[in-house]
Amino acid sequence: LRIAPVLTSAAQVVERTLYVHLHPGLNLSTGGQVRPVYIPPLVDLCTLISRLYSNAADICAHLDVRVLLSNVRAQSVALSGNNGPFPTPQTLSHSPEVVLTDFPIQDSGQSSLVTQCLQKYAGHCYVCKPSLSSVLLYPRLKEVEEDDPDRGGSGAQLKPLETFSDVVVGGTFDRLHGAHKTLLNISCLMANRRFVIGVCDQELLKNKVLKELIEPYYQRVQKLQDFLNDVKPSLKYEIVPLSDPFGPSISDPELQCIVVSEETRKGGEAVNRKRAENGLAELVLYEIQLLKDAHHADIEEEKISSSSLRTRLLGTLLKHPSPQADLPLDPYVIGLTGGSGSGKSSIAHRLEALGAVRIDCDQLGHEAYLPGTSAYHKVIQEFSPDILNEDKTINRRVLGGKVFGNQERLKALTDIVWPEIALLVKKRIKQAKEQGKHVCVVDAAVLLEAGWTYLVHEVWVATIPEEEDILGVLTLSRSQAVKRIVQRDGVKEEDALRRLKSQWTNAKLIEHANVVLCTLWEPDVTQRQVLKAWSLLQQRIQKRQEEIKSSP
Ligand SMILES: CC(=O)SCCNC(=O)CCNC(=O)[C@H](O)C(C)(C)COP(=O)(O)OP(=O)(O)OC[C@H]1O[C@@H](n2cnc3c(N)ncnc32)[C@H](O)[C@@H]1OP(=O)(O)O
Repeated sequence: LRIAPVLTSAAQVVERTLYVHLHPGLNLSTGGQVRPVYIPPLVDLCTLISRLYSNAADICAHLDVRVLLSNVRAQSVALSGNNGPFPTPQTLSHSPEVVLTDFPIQDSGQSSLVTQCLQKYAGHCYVCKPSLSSVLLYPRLKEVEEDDPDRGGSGAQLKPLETFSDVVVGGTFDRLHGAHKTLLNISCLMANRRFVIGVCDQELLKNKVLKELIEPYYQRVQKLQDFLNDVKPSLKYEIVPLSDPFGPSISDPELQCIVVSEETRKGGEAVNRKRAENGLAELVLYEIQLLKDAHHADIEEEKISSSSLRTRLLGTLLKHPSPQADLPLDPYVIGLTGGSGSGKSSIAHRLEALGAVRIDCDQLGHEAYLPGTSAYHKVIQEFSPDILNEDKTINRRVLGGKVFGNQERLKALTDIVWPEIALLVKKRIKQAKEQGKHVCVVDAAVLLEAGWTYLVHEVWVATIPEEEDILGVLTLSRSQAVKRIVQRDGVKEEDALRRLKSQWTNAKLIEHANVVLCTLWEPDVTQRQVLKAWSLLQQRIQKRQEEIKSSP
């Protein structure tokens, strides 16, 4: 009952990081000095941590919430080491600027005494900004407390939590979210000396949804380090890359406990079987509950998951476009690209239905070859007249057979036609402007390969997952893109593959993308992504125009 209102009020004050320090029974109304004390790890704390993060995901998803555990210490550790309270204040990665409390006051006259006391207390625990201010979040707490069944110790579980010297967990830890933080925080609570975190890399990422949007390994590790150093700096952290599902968990004799979720419990059991084979003691399996995601969409998982977070990125601006000084802002030009069969053209049609002018570069390419054009003569000279139909037009299928799969020949062709197509694109954009249109979508299969970013304000990439074989060689044999090309263009599977191999991989395209869309699911899911992308685009265009108007 207390968590939701406290987080709601906190979210009105905090912009970025909300650190949570737990001190049950702290009395701030004594007027005297209140000092931090160590509290023991209890089972109840695990529940509290998990509820905090799950409520935070609903109430203040924009905040980076971190439960701090420096003041939680098992009796055995306290006895063997420093038992005194907080020798020096802890330096956090972001020094607190304001300290908030859910301590209830009896009457308004008490508030200045309580805030003073709170500031002193915060200063004992953490290095805070000199201008630290304090806020009483929920002064009328008393009424709620009376209704709270967990209040007064009757329902509280004061069961001590079993702790271990060395604890291990594994995961991808992409876009660190509440469920990861719960897992990490509870593991920190249970570990007294060392905490080993295996982070999935390379091979283990291959089958993940939207794997190209997974943050790079170094970035995921950096975020983990940053979080863990705040949470419990006294622990020794070892973050290791996982290239198989087990990592050090099956070979490290000092490990005692593995923290798993309902989903990874089986993996934990497999770890123990391998340890037994290796003559090592079994690990204690501690299972945490997965947090439910109240906002999950129909294609997303019910639990809070990184795949859902990645799905939500589709259609949003992932990277700010670099300013194009030579390109007039009106019409605003989107370069839409993506591998053959990625659904790029269907997206272009959807954008056209929303009001954009669609410029189909495959089509312009065909126009560029019409008899009498300069490209027509150059192409015949380069590829010999065998590429001509009886009516003297260029047989594109024959030409395609000569260039796809042969980089050198393809380059010879594109050196001739790309400049011609680019001229036609510019002409279409000019026509769009004359017609009073404000957005153009340049649908170009190899926009990035051609270096056409100078023609557009933003690059949008359409994707469909690629499949890789065990050796990591791009075979795409069973991929959806191949199926689509074979069905649509009536070409053989090997020709479709050759065509795809002439193009950049999804990962390389996404590196350059401002916006990514994925056509893996049902058409209405693609449509929702397009609507989202379109509406965010309108906001960006409007903002840019206002900025220009207001600039001197
Ligand atoms: C910068 C751009 O993106 S311009 C648009 C692409 N066009 C070019 O690069 C010009 C060179 N290509 C061509 O002239 C033609 O593709 C030809 C003659 C080789 C084959 O013509 P056609 O058989 O009629 O095929 P078509 O032009 O419809 O293209 C078929 C597929 O080949 C792919 N493709 C076209 N050009 C290239 C290229 N240069 N490199 C790799 N793939 C290419 C496209 O992805 C297209 O598939 P998609 O519609 O699913 O995206």
